[in-house]
Amino acid sequence: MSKDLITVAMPKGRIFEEAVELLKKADYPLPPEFEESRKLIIEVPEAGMRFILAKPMDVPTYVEHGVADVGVAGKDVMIEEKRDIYEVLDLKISACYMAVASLPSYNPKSEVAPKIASKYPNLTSEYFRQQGEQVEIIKLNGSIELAPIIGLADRIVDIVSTGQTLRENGLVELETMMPITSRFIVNPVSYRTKSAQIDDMVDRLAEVIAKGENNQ
Ligand SMILES: Nc1ncnc2c1ncn2[C@@H]1O[C@H](COP(=O)(O)OP(=O)(O)OP(=O)(O)O)[C@@H](O)[C@H]1O
Ligand SMILES: O=P(O)(O)OC[C@H]1O[C@H](OP(=O)(O)OP(=O)(O)O)[C@H](O)[C@@H]1O
Repeated sequence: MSKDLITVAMPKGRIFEEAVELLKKADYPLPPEFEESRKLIIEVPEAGMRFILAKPMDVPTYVEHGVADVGVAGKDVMIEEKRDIYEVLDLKISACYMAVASLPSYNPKSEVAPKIASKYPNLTSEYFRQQGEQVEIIKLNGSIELAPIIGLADRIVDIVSTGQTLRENGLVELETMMPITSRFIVNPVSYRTKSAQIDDMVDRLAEVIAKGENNQ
């Protein structure tokens, strides 16, 4: 593997397509293989880049350890993971928000230490600590909306985009916590040793964002 390439950690899944669109608009020549293949490492020497395709929650881990120089990660993941990395640009893609929700019948004052189900235990614990509320956190890996319906938790902390999942499961939003978009993140050592290439990448992406060209 060539050492001169910038290694970019890309999140598979929801963010991937919008991140690829953004890179294309920034004039990075990405081969069709990029969107079609199941390969996890794709080298694009003509763009000066090597892409690694990771689970969204793992992207900051690759960047912190320096096996990726830069990456794309949701703000939700950044807050949850608290990695030692730089967040240099709001890419303004994959917008959604984090919210607290429950069954409509739930009375927030009815429990001493309510159970909160979430895929984001650190973010949830920090949020309720700031609110001065003592809670018990139940970590789940998905289908979070199931927890209050089945009686596992009193409330949930989860991502809302269209609101369809909450609606279809009869849940209501109690509080909006924070807006979420994807961020361009950088390994601190790479930022020093590969500053020219990384600055160029940041400039090109920032230009597309400033023109509003990334709005889907
Ligand atoms: N409606 C949404 N639900 C979840 N994540 C969203 C949504 N809209 C945008 N996002 C962003 O996408 C990221 C999650 O992407 P995705 O759902 O592909 O990964 P995942 O949570 O690892 O999913 P899975 O575990 O189902 O593979 C989040 O970190 C968030 O920043
Ligand atoms: O407001 P909406 O547009 O309905 O989107 C929000 C839903 O999407 C995500 O779930 P995902 O589809 O990733 O499923 P999972 O977390 O259960 O794996 C999120 O955890 C919510 O459940």
